[in-house]
Amino acid sequence: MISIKNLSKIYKSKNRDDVTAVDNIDLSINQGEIFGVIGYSGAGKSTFIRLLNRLEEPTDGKIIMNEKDMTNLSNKELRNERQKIGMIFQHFNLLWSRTVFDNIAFPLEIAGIPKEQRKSKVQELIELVGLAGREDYYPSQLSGGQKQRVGIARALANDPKVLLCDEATSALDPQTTDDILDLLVSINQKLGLTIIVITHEMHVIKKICQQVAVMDNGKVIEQGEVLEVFMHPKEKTTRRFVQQVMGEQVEQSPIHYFVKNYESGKVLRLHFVGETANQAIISKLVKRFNVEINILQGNITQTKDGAYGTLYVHMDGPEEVVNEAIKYIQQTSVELEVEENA
Ligand SMILES: Nc1ncnc2c1ncn2[C@@H]1O[C@H](COP(=O)(O)OP(=O)(O)OP(=O)(O)O)[C@@H](O)[C@H]1O
Repeated sequence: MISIKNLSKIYKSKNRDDVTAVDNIDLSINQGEIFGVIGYSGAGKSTFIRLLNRLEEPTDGKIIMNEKDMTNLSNKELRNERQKIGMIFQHFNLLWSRTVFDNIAFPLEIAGIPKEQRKSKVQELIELVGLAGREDYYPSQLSGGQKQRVGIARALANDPKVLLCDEATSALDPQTTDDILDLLVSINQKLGLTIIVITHEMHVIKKICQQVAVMDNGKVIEQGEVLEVFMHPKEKTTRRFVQQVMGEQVEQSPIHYFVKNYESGKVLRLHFVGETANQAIISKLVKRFNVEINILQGNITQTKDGAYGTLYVHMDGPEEVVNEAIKYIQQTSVELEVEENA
C-alpha cells in the first residue's frame, strides 16, 4: 500500500507568484493495482508523480511507500528505495549512444550487478517486453513503441515494486498506445507490481486502471473506482473526461423520443455496468424468445472491470412473449427501463 498524506508542492519564485503545483493531496493506492491520475495540462500531475520518488522535494506531507517514509530518508536510504521504484517517461529518456541491450543493462551496472547476471537479466527483460532480436539496435533505429518497450524493460531491471508512468503513451499513435497499455497490464499481472499512471487521456484510464483520481489545479477533486467514476462523475472536469470516451451522453436521449416511431412492441433502455455487457444478452433474448430486436442507439465502452454504457432497443413480438423477455432481463444485472406506446 502506498499512503500519501497532505502532500503539497509549492514552487517558490523570487520575481513571480509562488505556484502551488500539488495542493494537499491524500491518496491510498493498494499493492498490485493500476492506479490512474488524470488531469489537464498544468493540473500538477507530473509534479505529483515526481514527488513520489523524490525527483521533486515535497513542501509538505508524507509518502509511505514499500513501508518506508519516503519523505524522511538519508541519501543512501533514498538511493536504495529508488531502486524499488521504476519510472517511464513520455519521451522515453533513453541513452542514444547505447544499444537496446546496454540501455536496459544500465541500471544493473549502477547497482553493481556482475556481468553474467546482468546479461541473463537483460535477456529475460528483452523477452518480457517483446524486443527479442533487437538487442543490438540503437534507439534511433526503433519505432516509438519499441523505444517505450526499452524504457519499460530498463525501469523493471532492478525488480521494482512500483512502476511510475509519466504520460508514457502520449507520444504514441493509438494502436501503439494500446499495445503498450496491454504490455503494462500483462506486466502488472505477471509481476504483481503496483503501477501508477498519469495521463490526460481517459482512454488510458478506462483501458487499464482500476482506480482513478482526477486532478485539477493541484488538488484531487474526485477519486474512486473507474466504473463508479464513469457512472457518477460529480465534477465538471470529470464529466469532460468521461465524455472523451463516451461522446455526448446517450442517457440524455429521453426514451419516449424513440417510442413514438413504433406502433407495437416496446422500447427498452438497457444500462450496462461492469461485466454485464459481456453476457451477450441480446443474442440470448433472440435465441430464447420469439422476439425481434432492433438496436436504436447505443454507447458502450470497455473498462478494465467490464463494459459500461447504455443501449436503446425496440423489442417486438407477441405481447406475452415480449413480457416474458422483459422478465428475463430483469433477472440479470442489466438495469432496465421500459416504455410502450399508450
Ligand atoms: N520547476 C517548476 N518551477 C515553477 N513552476 C513549475 C515547475 N514545474 C511545474 N510548475 C508549475 O506547476 C504547475 C503544475 O505543473 P505540472 O507539470 O506538474 O502539471 P501537469 O498536470 O503535469 O501538466 P503537463 O501535462 O502540461 O506537464 C504548472 O502551473 C506549472 O507551470
